Amino acid sequence: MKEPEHQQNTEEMMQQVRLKANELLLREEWEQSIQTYTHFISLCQTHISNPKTRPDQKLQKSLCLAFSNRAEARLKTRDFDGSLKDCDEALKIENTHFKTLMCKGKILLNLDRYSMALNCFKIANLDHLCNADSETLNGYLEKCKKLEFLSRSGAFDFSNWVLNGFKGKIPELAEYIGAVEIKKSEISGRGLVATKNIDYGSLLLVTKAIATERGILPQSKTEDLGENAQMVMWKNFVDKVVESTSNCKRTHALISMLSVGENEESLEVPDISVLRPESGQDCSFSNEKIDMGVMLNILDVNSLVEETFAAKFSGKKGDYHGVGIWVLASFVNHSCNPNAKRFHIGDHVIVHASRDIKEGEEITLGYFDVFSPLKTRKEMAKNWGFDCHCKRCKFETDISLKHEMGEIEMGYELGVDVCTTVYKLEESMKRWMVRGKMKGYLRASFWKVYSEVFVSEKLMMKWGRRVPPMEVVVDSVVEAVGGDERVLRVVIEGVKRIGGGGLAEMEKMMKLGRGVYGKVMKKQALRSILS
Ligand SMILES: C[S@@+](CC[C@H](N)C(=O)[O-])C[C@H]1O[C@@H](n2cnc3c(N)ncnc32)[C@H](O)[C@@H]1O
Repeated sequence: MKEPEHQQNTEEMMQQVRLKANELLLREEWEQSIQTYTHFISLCQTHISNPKTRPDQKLQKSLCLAFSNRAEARLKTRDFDGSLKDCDEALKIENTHFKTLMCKGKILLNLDRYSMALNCFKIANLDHLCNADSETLNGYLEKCKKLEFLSRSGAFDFSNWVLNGFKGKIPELAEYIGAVEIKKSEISGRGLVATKNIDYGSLLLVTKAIATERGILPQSKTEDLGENAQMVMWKNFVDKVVESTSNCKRTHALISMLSVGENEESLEVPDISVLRPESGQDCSFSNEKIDMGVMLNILDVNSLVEETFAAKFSGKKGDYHGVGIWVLASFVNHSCNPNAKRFHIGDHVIVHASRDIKEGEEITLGYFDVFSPLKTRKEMAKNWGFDCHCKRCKFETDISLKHEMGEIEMGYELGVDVCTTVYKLEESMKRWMVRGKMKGYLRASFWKVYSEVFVSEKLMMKWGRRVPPMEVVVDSVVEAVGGDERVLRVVIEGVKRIGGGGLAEMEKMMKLGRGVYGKVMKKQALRSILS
């Protein structure tokens, strides 16, 4: 039977729209192709719902493919929510549609929902058509399995990458949440708290950034240029966060939870489960837009400057800078005697215990250099927008009222002989009867002068008897504020000075190394770095 003319015209028009959308997709004109597919989908749906038209299998297939292609285009624009919805529409029409399953799997991987992604790729694997793409599919299947395992176990191992001198592909990372929960903090607002005893070096969390921005920032002579570049970088970063937030309800909800730095005591304490990588599909999210002023405050308070893993070992940072926002890490408060350290690999931040942590203890990071005197730390905290309420600051604030302390600080600032500063501080601590961790706090504050003494053969010959042994100072500092690359370097230098270390020294360095870099590599890799 011949079709009526107007129906023929509609079909031709639909055909044209479909071809146009496909062409735009091939040309990678994502926004345009999304619009054209939207037009085609609406025409299809009108046509299908018309009771006068016959059921058309071919049109159903075209509709499925249109949803699938629009999902692909939306994925490219990082509109994950929209893309997922399109995949589900396509799968309603054909539940084993290979292309759609691949697309959905990729989105879920991007959203760190490893087992759900694995499920998609498994169903795709059942499809006979997949043979053509079996290599890619197998790659995804393996990746999902690996990430799902890492996310569950936290068994990350960077040994090969480290032994390779950080060359080649960076290790694959999954999001991971260790034995921690979000609770009201004694320091300020909410904080992250250990749910069991945790050994130094153990992994606490691995979180992917909502957004990052990286660039080369010229320094020194060209200060204006540097500042300009910094501003451009910040603007790009803000744009990226805004884009991610408007494209994904979950991201929007997570960002909205973060502190603006004021009235933290009244902030809601979220359950950590909403941040778990596999969760977050059905959180009740508000659609309320984040005010730009609020967003800028959130970014001000919570963004972190990247400290890359490789740079930590080599000590080289160069002009390369990165800034980003990592939601779970944003719940960690600062302390000048932190018990955790962070470093970055790719878009992930990795936080590990730098000291033994007791169940119920708050996890803290040093937002800035905690190996500096109280006055400098106060200034740095001020730049962050808060007065530090940590135990160490409270203790050092009391001590700073003492007259001798004022003299020691002044000598330090004026750069008087480093040995005199160390000697005076040690003698004063004896008089003030400073004990235990408190000694470590003060020694860490003046670490710069201690380290100068310990690495100098000449100074050690002259002053060695009048200053405490390096091991004693290092142990007290590490116990009080945790280790640091600089402490590790001084220990290595010190061991070299006395003509190389025995087994006990090596063990000690390894222990220190575990606190500084975490248990993410086998002994052999850590030893190669330390030696
Ligand atoms: C990244 S947030 C940390 C989590 C925050 N407490 C919350 O409830 O979301 C940083 C903000 O926490 C507060 N904060 C962190 N460490 C602090 C400290 N040692 N003393 C006082 N306030 C601190 C400051 O308001 C800071 O701007």
